[in-house]
Amino acid sequence: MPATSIKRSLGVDLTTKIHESRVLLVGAGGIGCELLKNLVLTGFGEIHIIDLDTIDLSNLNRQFLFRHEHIKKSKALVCNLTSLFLPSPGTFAMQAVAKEIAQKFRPNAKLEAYHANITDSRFNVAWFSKFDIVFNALDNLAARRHVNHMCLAANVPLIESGTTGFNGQVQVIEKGKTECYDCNPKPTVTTYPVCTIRTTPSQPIHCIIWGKSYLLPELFGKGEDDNGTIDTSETAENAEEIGELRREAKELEDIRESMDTEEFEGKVFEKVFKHDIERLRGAEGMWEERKPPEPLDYDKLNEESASIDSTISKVDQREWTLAEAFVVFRDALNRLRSRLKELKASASPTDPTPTIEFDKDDEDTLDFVTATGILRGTIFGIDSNSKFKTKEMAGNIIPAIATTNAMTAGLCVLQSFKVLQDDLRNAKMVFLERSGARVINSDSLNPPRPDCAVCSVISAQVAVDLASATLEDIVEGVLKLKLGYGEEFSILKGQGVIYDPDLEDNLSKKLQDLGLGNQSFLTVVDEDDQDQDPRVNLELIVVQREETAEGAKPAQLMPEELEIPRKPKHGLAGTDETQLTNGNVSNGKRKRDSEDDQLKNGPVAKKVAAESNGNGEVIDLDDEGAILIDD
Ligand SMILES: Nc1ncnc2c1ncn2[C@@H]1O[C@H](COP(=O)(O)OP(=O)(O)OP(=O)(O)O)[C@@H](O)[C@H]1O
Ligand SMILES: [Zn+2]
Repeated sequence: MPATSIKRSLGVDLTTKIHESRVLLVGAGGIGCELLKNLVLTGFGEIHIIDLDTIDLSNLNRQFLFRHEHIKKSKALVCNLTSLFLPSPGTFAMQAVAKEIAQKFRPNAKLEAYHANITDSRFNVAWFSKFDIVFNALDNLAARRHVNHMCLAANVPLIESGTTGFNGQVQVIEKGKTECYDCNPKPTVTTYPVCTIRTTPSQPIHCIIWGKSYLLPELFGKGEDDNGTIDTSETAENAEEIGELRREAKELEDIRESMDTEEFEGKVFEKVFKHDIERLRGAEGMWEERKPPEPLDYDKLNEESASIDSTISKVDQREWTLAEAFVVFRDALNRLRSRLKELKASASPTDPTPTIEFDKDDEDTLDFVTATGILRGTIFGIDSNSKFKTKEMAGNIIPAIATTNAMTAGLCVLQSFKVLQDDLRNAKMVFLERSGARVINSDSLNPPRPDCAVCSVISAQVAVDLASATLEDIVEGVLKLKLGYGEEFSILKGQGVIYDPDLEDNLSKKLQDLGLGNQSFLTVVDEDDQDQDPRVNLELIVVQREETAEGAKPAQLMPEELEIPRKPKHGLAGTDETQLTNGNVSNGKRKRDSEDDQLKNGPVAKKVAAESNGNGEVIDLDDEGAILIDD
């Protein structure tokens, strides 16, 4: 839309605010590319974009700012203006867009790109507070949580978004005014009982998980199940079997020691596809109702596969034969072995031991998992899958839909208008779905949950010299003396406890030696409920203090006077429900089941189903108009 049309649609005030605002876009993937285009086209003055990843072939179908020649280049850096304004010849639509952007907006748009992880300590609270709005276009919980936390600490509005297939969601988050990302619990990942994966698989996914979460980490990672997919909790029934499995894993550890020898590959094969299977086959009472597993024969397969070339691994649409899988297994094992050797050779002694983890876009690990899936499937008489299908299953891939991303990105920008106008009463939680009567549905924003451990906290800063101040200076000088804490409280750094009444070892340690840097967070959890309710959590941001000629000064609290409220006894009591709602909060709309709520790009807190709401709300474009998109 030309700049004049935007001004006419949005009004001079909002257009000016947009031009003057500085925004941060976290993630330059499916939603991120769309969002960047929207932000530039809408005329946002300064856009910072960050992404840790490089471009993969599989990104090109929807991440339209990237071309084939960009593969392996930084997403964030390719997202700079050059790629926006110089589309490859022949792509008419892109040329039109680029020309439009170049002519109308380029003089005003300032873009800054970072090829980095948003959790990096240099992106601290002070850095976040430079932005007027942060947009999340991420694909994982940890990064989302981190940005949520930083935006709350820096008091910067966050527009959180995510998609899974045809479903999408946009959530506006403002400290103290709306629910934060963590106000609602997030669904956990699917886990499989260890015995199903290791002993009695019955479905193709069990064989894939075995390769991905057991064998690969045992050989090249940090040990069994780096990612917590296999539930190894011990019960009376499985105790004996778990003991046996531990012994088997230990044997594998010994074989791992011989990784640099020629025998490695044969030893691994014989152990996991023959000896372990023979042991299992001999287990009493196990195979009365099931077909017993059939061990594989290395020499026989070696003979049968003599004429097969390892390039068979490139065939990804059909399932490999057993002999083909055997060839790919050996080849992938050797590729991974050489890679790990190189990683180890180039690592410095202080680096953590190098490992290789499964990544659906990493051919070596994908080949390994596909081949092991077929070998193990054959042993247990379970159907196997092509490499393409294995990638989908092992990578938990729900196909990304470009139009869902595009619509979600558009909705993010519409919500940002409400934020810029300070009009949270009309901002919405927005949902995209295909199954209901309407594609787009919305819900009013809720106030923060008073019991949320992330946003219902009180924040303060403490200025200290990190090199000389100790934890005791904070505990005694600040928390007990200044803030009146009793004996019963603990201090957390991230998820780890560094102080509680029974953990006093750290008191004499310098803050710096406890891993605290400028702008690190500490959370103080009051556990003293003797006389009255405990205080809400206190989030202390530790700030490096400039030293004066007189030397080290005591820790200084900012603000100096701080009243820490008590935790509310009952759920929502005491919240100002009218703060955000437009009188329409509980109009009988059905909330979505939590299992439906897990979007790949962001678990959903709740969702309104349009069919239950005949006069259902639609997305407000402005105070007068509305759009309604029928399925
Ligand atoms: N901690 C982080 N810091 C910076 N960028 C991140 C971080 N975590 C994830 N990202 C980026 O967020 C983007 C999310 O985009 P998207 O969901 O489309 O994933 P993708 O990896 O591009 O695609 P797919 O997973 O479907 O192959 C990715 O480009 C990813 O690199
Ligand atoms: Zn919260």
